[in-house]
Amino acid sequence: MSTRTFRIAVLGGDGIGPEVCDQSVRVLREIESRLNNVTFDFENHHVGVGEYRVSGNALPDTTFAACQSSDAVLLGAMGLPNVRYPNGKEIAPQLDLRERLGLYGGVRPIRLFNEADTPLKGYAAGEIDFVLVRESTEGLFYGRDAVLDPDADEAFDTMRISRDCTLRVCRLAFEIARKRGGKKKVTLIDKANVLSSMVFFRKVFDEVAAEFPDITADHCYVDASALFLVRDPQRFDVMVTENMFGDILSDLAAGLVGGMGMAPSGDIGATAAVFQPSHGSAPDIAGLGVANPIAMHLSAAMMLDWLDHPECKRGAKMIDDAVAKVLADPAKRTPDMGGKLSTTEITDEILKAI
Ligand SMILES: NC(=O)C1=CN([C@@H]2O[C@H](COP(=O)(O)OP(=O)(O)OC[C@H]3O[C@@H](n4cnc5c(N)ncnc54)[C@H](O)[C@@H]3O)[C@@H](O)[C@H]2O)C=CC1
Ligand SMILES: CC(C)CC(=O)C(=O)O
Ligand SMILES: [Mg+2]
Repeated sequence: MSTRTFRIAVLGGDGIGPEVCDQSVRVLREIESRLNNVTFDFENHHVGVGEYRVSGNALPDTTFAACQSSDAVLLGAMGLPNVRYPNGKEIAPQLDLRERLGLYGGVRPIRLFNEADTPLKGYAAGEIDFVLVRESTEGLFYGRDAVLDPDADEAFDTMRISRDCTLRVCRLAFEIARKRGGKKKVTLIDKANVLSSMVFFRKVFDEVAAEFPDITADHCYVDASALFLVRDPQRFDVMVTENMFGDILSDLAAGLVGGMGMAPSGDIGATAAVFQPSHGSAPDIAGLGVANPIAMHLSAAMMLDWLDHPECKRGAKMIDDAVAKVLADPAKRTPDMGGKLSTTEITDEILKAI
């Protein structure tokens, strides 16, 4: 059998991004050594604030071209709160990547590995387990390029909900629910009691729901969803929502299972995908060697699963199982989860578990 080589573009980015990304490359190298007839070709590329400071371009053409031509992209985090474009906005090339590569589906799984890691009472490992799917190319982020008139007395942002983007993100959510085989339920998170854009989102969602008669579909307002996530997370199986609601709720959801260091993500498009933790560059802990790399490792596992090769899928499961094995011991934690292990030390534990 011939060997299949997967080209992975590695974009460490800013703050803790490169720290966690480097550790995931270690994990993927270990996985590679255990797979049959599969190799990974990692290529590092410059991106983010660091690159902006050097070249004036946070997403150079060479980096973008590499993302387009690679089999998948592994990304750490980008942006720093105090480094801004002259228009006052932060440097956020991950949003350009999502829009330019058409990565419409921000898939953010939330899973409790150990009951010790949730602030909620009475949930054992595996009993908090749902996926939030966030539309990632429009919604309330659509107006992000608007120029603010410095003399204006008002400012506006535009929420764009298009039929095409809504159809594809809703279909993705239903397909995920079918594949998970859990409660087989998709909940639309909207604000259709107030916003016409959300009435439209709901109309398109209901059309898609009719295509999936084996999956239960329901709706929940975004404010009530925030309550139910904290009071009764088992109400949810797959949630689908617009960009900003998903951005906010995915951080809240991460808090249910140990924090940002436990929240992986995959930005999925028709022909490309970027895998990165849901967290940002965490400048408050950058350079200290204490960032929790597990969200990054679980994102790397999502990448292997998405590559859709039986050996890569086996590798994805090996990472998930190793993380579960390490987290079964409450002593094995980074400081954000009350432990003492460094970024490298917890990865060493995961490598041993593999
Ligand atoms: N996808 C991306 O690249 C994202 C980039 N950002 C950018 O990152 C910068 C910082 O944003 P923040 O609002 O502070 O969000 P953040 O997610 O970077 O940090 C929020 C809190 O979570 C902690 N945290 C995050 N990841 C962690 C990890 N792996 N291990 C341990 N603790 C972790 C941080 O220390 C901080 O206390 C900003 O410039 C923001 O725009 C924010 C979110 C996503
Ligand atoms: C630049 C941010 C909007 C990114 C973010 O918060 C996210 O991807 O969750
Ligand atoms: Mg976010």
